[in-house]
Amino acid sequence: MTDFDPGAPPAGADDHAFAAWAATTAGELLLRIRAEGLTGKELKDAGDLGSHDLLMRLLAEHRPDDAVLSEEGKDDKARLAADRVWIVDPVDGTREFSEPPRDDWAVHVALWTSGEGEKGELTAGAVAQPALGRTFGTGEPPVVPPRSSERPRIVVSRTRPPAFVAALAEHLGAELVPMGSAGAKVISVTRDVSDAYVHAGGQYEWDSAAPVAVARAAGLHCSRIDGSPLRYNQDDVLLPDLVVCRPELADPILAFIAEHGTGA
Ligand SMILES: Nc1ncnc2c1ncn2[C@@H]1O[C@H](COP(=O)(O)O)[C@@H](OP(=O)(O)O)[C@H]1O
Ligand SMILES: [Mg+2]
Repeated sequence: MTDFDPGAPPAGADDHAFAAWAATTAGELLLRIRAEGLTGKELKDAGDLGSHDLLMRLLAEHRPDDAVLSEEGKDDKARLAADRVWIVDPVDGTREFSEPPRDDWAVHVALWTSGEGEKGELTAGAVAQPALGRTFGTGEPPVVPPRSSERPRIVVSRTRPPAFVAALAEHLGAELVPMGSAGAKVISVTRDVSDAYVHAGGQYEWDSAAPVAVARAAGLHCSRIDGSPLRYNQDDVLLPDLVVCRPELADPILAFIAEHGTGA
């Protein structure tokens, strides 16, 4: 879309504000693309590529010295020696994006920096959910409301829920909530729409980087399913499993997985 004017980030925007602005702006473009009448693969491709191109433009213009890892770009391994790497998913939940009026899709913009922690860490991030008209970021992290459901709600992929999560849910007396997009699922925990997101079987750094940055800033538990830390800007960008949940659910979820594995 050539006539889209992204405007400029807020004056003096720090990395938190820039991430939120970039994700929101890409989301505005995606809403326009979605309104053009394309369907199916054409809509998916137009969204993925349009949002990727815009985010690359915004990063080149406003953060020219930083490296970028995008789902839709070629992986330039120079990022492994960089101090600052933006990890972006131009459309997470591409399938749901192509199924209007579904709102479970997102734009992810995260910043990894080498300076914090021995192996580098996520230091800023934003998840835009354009169809909700909301962007969740590390600048003003979401305040997680008190839990409204006594029965835990575990959010899972609507198209490929891991089989073991059904056994986990039974063990916890939990209900399963199917939803598209890793970002939408993580954010659903911060919104008290769910209480935990448990995933295994495949995913990449861009699927979880920005959501995890936001979830951590909101005080949620975030880890691999074996309880080890989620690490970003790795040589191999496969990051196949994670648990994001209210802190009080971390022990029971991790203990069940440690005992039963993911083959249950
Ligand atoms: N087994 C798997 N292997 C690779 N990627 C997976 C995956 N399961 C989920 N994902 C990715 O995680 C995101 C959320 O998936 P889901 O909606 O099924 O939970 C999607 O990202 P994209 O939409 O950016 O491709 C999807 O491609
Ligand atoms: Mg994704």
